[in-house]
Amino acid sequence: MEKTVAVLQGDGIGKEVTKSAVKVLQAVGRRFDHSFQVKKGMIGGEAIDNAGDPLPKETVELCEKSDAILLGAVGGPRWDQNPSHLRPEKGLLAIRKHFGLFANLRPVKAVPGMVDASPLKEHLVEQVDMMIVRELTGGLYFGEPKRKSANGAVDTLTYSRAEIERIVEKAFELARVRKGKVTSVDKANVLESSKLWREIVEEKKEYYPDIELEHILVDAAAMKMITQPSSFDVVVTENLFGDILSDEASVITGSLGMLPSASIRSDGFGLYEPVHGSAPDISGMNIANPAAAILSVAMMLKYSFNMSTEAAAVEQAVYSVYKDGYCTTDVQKVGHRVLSTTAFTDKVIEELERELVSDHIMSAYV
Ligand SMILES: NC(=O)C1=CN([C@@H]2O[C@H](COP(=O)(O)OP(=O)(O)OC[C@H]3O[C@@H](n4cnc5c(N)ncnc54)[C@H](O)[C@@H]3O)[C@@H](O)[C@H]2O)C=CC1
Ligand SMILES: CC(C)CC(=O)C(=O)O
Ligand SMILES: [Mg+2]
Repeated sequence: MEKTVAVLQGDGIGKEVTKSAVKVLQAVGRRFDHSFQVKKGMIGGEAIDNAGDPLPKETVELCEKSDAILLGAVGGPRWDQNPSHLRPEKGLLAIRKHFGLFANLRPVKAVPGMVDASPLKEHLVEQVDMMIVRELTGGLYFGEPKRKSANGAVDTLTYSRAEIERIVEKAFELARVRKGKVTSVDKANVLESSKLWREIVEEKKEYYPDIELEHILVDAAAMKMITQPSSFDVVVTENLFGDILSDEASVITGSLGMLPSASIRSDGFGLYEPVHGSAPDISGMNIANPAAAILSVAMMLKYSFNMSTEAAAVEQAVYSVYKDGYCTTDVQKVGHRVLSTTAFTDKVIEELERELVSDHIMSAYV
């Protein structure tokens, strides 16, 4: 099969981990006889420096002509004092909005043999398999008015009924092919938008009598995610809460560098990126963990290209490298050998090339 992938590396470690992800994508092409055309575009700080715009129109056109988008991360201290419209993060928000990528899927799974890499106790971590479904194109990051002056500042949290309905439906549908439970996270004791959110979740529940539903306030959810992480299956929530809770959930696996994500819309088109940012503190050192970016390729194969076997093979290859006793510096695993970004990537590719595709390959990120 032939597919075109727009690759937007962005800034900081975004460049390093995206190179790894592309190498793995090409290895999948060789292994399974697909042709992946990779076309590079600019976003974020790099695009501000070279084109004066965090999301140049050439990048949008490139993505429109592609079958999927692979993104690294944007941002860094160099642009932190820029006005809002010239911040790298603006490019990321704009591309999500432009393509209508309302559903951000962030799987959090205990990696076999790696549960002791988590700062949490092993018995809390070993059964964890949750999917955070974060609404991505509404809420506080986009609401108007939004402004700051010397005397004050305002951000607006707004959601339409339709925006809530489609993300909640997505969560129930995912629960049906997973463990059959939805946890809806809100702040319905205080926020009007959360009251509407909860009402809509209850309405949608009528169509999914087979799914167990729980509502939980976001502050309590933050606590329960650490004390009982394996009690969650699908967690659906609005944009800001989902952003924060998913970084928190990364400690369950052991590192933010292990969490991939898919940002999709109803027709299957999607943008795939690690959950983490551009990590200026380790940028340029060849020590970033490329697993999140590589596993984002697995999600692309599954969700945009319908290549579940290939997706599972990538996931399995990453797990095998961990099982063989290797990791990167962010993962605190006693007895494991610490590899650089490029060496870890090479190990994943070696695994992928020798892996036998058989029934034991688990289904990736359902
Ligand atoms: N999707 C995106 O492009 C995102 C961009 N950002 C931007 O990134 C910049 C840095 O933000 P931070 O708050 O520091 O968040 P961050 O996610 O970049 O880093 C947080 C911490 O995790 C570590 N880390 C992150 N990814 C890692 C990996 N793959 N391997 C090893 N360690 C890793 C970093 O070294 C740092 O100590 C900011 O400009 C921010 O706006 C932040 C989050 C998401
Ligand atoms: C950089 C922000 C705009 C987004 C973010 O932190 C995220 O999507 O995880
Ligand atoms: Mg974030």
